[in-house]
Amino acid sequence: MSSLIQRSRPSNFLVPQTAANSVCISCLARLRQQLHSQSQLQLPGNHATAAPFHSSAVASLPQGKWNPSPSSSSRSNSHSRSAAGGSGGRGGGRSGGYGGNTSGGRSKPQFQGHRALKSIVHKPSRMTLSEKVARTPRSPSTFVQRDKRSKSFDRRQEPTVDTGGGMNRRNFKLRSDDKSQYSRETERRKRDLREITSRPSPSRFQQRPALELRSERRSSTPKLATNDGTAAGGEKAERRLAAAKLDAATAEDKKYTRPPIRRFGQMKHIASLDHVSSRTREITHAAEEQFNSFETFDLLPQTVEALYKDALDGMEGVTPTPVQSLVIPTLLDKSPAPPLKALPSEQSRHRNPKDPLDPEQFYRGEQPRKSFKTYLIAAETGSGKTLSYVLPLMDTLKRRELLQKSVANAEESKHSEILEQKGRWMFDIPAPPVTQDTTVGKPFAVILVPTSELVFQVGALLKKLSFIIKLRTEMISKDFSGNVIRSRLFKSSTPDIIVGTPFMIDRITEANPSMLHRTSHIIVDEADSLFDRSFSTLTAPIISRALNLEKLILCSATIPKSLDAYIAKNYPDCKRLVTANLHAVPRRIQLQVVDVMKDRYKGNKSLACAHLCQQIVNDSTEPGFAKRVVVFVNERETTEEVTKYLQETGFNAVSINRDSDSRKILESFTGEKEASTADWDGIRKGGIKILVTTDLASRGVDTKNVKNVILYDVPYTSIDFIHRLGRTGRMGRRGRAWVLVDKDSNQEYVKEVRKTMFLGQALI
Ligand SMILES: Nc1ncnc2c1ncn2[C@@H]1O[C@H](COP(=O)(O)OP(=O)(O)OP(=O)(O)O)[C@@H](O)[C@H]1O
Repeated sequence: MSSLIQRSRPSNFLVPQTAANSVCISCLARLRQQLHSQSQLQLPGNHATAAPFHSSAVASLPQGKWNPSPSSSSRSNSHSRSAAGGSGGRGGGRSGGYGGNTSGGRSKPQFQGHRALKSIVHKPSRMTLSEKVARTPRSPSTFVQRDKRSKSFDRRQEPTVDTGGGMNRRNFKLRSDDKSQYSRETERRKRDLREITSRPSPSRFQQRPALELRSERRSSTPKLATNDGTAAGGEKAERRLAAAKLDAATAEDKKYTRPPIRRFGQMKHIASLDHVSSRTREITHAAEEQFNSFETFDLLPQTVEALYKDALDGMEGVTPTPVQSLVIPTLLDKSPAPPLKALPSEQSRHRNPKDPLDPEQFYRGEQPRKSFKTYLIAAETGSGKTLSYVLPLMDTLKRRELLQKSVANAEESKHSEILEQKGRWMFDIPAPPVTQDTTVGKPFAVILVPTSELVFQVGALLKKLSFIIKLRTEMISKDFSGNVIRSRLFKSSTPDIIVGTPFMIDRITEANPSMLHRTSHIIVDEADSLFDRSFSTLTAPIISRALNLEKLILCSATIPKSLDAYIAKNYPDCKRLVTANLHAVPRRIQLQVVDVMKDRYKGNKSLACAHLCQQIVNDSTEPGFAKRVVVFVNERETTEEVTKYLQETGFNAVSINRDSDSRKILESFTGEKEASTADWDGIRKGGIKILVTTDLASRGVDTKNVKNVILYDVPYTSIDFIHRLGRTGRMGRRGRAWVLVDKDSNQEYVKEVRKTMFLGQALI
């Protein structure tokens, strides 16, 4: 019952438990009174679960209709049947939960308070048949287009409607599997879409009559009242008196009620982003002015060459982005310490338990941990954060390698000098002890990213740069077999940098904790994800195993308050490198709101989505190229439904799921633009490519040539809004986005987001 009450309110509206209880106790008392008066039912003394219920519902208790017998409580409406625990069907199944055998036989009268209350809420529908048919969803996909929360909400609000042929929600879905029904359905969808596409959109002029009508109606009401003579005059006076009373009461109330909701009330409620100070903004602007080209950073010549030739694909006239101006000089280490020498072998460490790098001692707290610096890089989506940490990292490692080489060369020349001076044989010089090479499988830097798609993206950038910089980089992901991973890590030449998911790196380093003993840099990309509840149990142990860590770099496009608190607690000295536009969706992205409850869509989100795709195909943007659209949904199940709908309507749509090759699919959205192959017959297929996905593809994926994003569901938080919209309008390009809203969407929130975007302010 308490869940019933929660479902009956918007999810963000919390009822204080005590208040709910107090109301419900009174309701229960009234209910008890009414039921006792009918002498039909014995209520147990303390039925706490029946407590949260609205008193108005009890007041509307049908007098003299209560009958505890399940057979007599069955009604024509299936909903009330199930609520009252009627025999057979769904009702019978549900009532089983109360422990009574109600499968057709007579059952002893027992307390059915829950069901009694439910049956009050779900009164039998009094709709006419035509109303019922009009309210019936237009296609099977409308059943699954809402997220899980709203699904349960809907089920309560919209009683199952008998469409005349006994086609309720359940068997309607079953019928959709029928082939003929299926093809009819597909035909109808195409027809709907054709109809909508051919219809002109309502212009301001078309809306005018409606407005005029409304204003006419408003102005005509008082006229009628005054023409009614004395009786009407008396009524008018009464009404005036009542209005005056109401005004007085409202004025009195105002003293005690809450202040009105502020402009960003909804957004504040939903979002949880940290605030960016004005001081931070000043620092970014200063850095931007100082470092206006990559040459000003004092990077190694091979790093700059690799950047221009390989990383930026030969783009001309590139300059550092604000985040790069801020981060590269801070992270760049122009005179790094030489790398750690080869560590003693495992056997020798066992022989000498006081070895300074014994992890066992460290974990027992006998050895203090080496201190390291922590940095937080935070900048808007598509601003080049990856290069901002990759460039100084590779440059530092290269400098260190060069330093090590020069030290080794100096030692070698010194030895040969000694040899020449003494004129001895080389075998006279004491040979170094022959030990196992313990540097194998011990990288200098580890980059952690949340998904294997990002492993490939960041890994590909590292490989491109390594070609000229000459460092060894490897990718570790679940897409590779154990043998491949083993050979990549433990080959004779150790990788300098590995990039992987926390899941893989944690498993490998848990088995070989010494693997991270030489690691001086750990980068946690998408840090807000990797320090949330699902990932932090993997990420934190990896960091703790790197005993010689020098720099921990956290990187994200959003700083939720939870991440901020985590950093303040665990890394109080963390240096924040935050850009001025953090949490602001660039103004070059246009967001439009599509109300699917309007006549042309009748609440069918899939139809609205298909219509938008058709409009995108038809518009004059990206001439000659196949247009790319990313459709974001909240739940994984919706992905399949929307993709199927779009495919059946003739679009080239794909989705990422467990079985699909997500890397290959994403490649076709992250790569360069492709020429359109559309002809008059296959205009949809060749002219557009649609990716339907959840947040899996919303973080970090560099969809730089995607111009259009459709938010099929309203994102739950501002964080999701920022990341999803961030798949378009990257690196100074223009982008368009549409958000579909229906009756279950928080439209106020969407409006606030849109307004904030328009003002160029940060979402909160
Ligand atoms: N200085 C630059 N000039 C031009 N293009 C750049 C520059 N730096 C990076 N890029 C390009 O910008 C694109 C986006 O970069 P990147 O993926 O690093 O963004 P991001 O900030 O990490 O985005 P997100 O927050 O979505 O992960 C990449 O294609 C990259 O090659």
